[in-house]
Amino acid sequence: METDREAPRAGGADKPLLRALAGEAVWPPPFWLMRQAGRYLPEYRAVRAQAGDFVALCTTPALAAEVTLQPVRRFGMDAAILFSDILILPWAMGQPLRFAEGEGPILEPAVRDAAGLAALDARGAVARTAPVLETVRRARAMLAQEAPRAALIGFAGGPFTVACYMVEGRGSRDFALARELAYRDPAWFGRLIRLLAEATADYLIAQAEAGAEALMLFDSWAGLLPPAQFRRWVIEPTAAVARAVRRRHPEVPLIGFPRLAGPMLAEYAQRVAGLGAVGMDTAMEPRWAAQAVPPGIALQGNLDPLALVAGGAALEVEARAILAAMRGRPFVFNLGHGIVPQTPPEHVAALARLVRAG
Ligand SMILES: Cc1c2[nH]c(c1CCC(=O)O)Cc1[nH]c(c(CCC(=O)O)c1C)Cc1[nH]c(c(CCC(=O)O)c1C)Cc1[nH]c(c(C)c1CCC(=O)O)C2
Repeated sequence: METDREAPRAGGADKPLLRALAGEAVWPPPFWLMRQAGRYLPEYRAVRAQAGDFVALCTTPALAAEVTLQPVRRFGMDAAILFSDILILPWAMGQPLRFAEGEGPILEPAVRDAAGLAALDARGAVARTAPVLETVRRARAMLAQEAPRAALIGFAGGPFTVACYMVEGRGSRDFALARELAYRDPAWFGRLIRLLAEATADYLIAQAEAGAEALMLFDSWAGLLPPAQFRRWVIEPTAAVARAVRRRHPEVPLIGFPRLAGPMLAEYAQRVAGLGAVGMDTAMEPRWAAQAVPPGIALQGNLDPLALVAGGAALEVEARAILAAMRGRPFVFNLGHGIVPQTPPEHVAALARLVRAG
């Protein structure tokens, strides 16, 4: 049954995003956009220039909280997502991180052997994320003042995706080195994944305690794996993270996003106990997901970021098809992957109006 998004509730229970993540078919659906803070916004570029480099922006709470709020102020999303990066966790474990202009992230030295694992400080990692946790506190306080119906989402990378970057040392089309190592030395790869799963759970728990109201796991490269590897390196560690977070904070819903999982999305949604939502990537058929994922778990997604760049009739047709497929079930409108820098901000405003109209 559909429920009206403006229905008044007590306390924080009236936030449309949290109602959808609790299994309610709120309509019109809550919406936010992956990478909603970023280079397509002039006000982001101004703060970014002030910070100097990207890691400095992520670890300066006043600036990171400011850019967290920017898209919500401009477009009225139902959620703000903490401004940080999934690679802040390996950085906090002691692997040096930089973002080279035009090259993307570089984690050097790469972690590929027993000595590389021994050099990581997983226990001290959460303490080193203190500036990010301070960003969570500030962003939550700013939302209470400026956008009281918007919820704050904290996040981390999925252990597999973060391991891919740590092993490869940089971005890659296929993360061949990491995937080969997972076959060649599964005991070693398993140790890295376990270390990450534990640190990720601690980090998400710390974000919940700092004020995050929902938590998302971005497993961007999950879809590179064949089914048995997907079970071992995506579903099992994600289920372990979810168990640990739920044990401490059962009130904070978790959104899982195993990108390009295809039909494995159904098994992921069933076996990662307690998920509030699963993310659909751009390639996912929403009508398939609606019958494959249990009806109490919200779906989130999945407009093509390039339809948002194109705008106009193409954007309308694509967005309306998703809305039609999701009507009557718990749903959070989003993109199928992050906003790209060439997105015209007016197109985001047009999308916001369209989703709000249901
Ligand atoms: C794989 C991954 C990363 N980071 C992230 C993922 C998972 C989602 C996905 O698949 O896109 C997740 C992420 N990255 C960022 C956020 C912040 C919150 C938000 O969604 O608005 C989130 C949730 C900011 C960012 N992370 C990054 C930027 C751009 C940095 C800049 O300002 O120059 C932003 C806004 C940099 C980044 N960070 C990463 C890469 C590969 C890059 C370079 C590519 C790029 O520039 O788009 C790693």
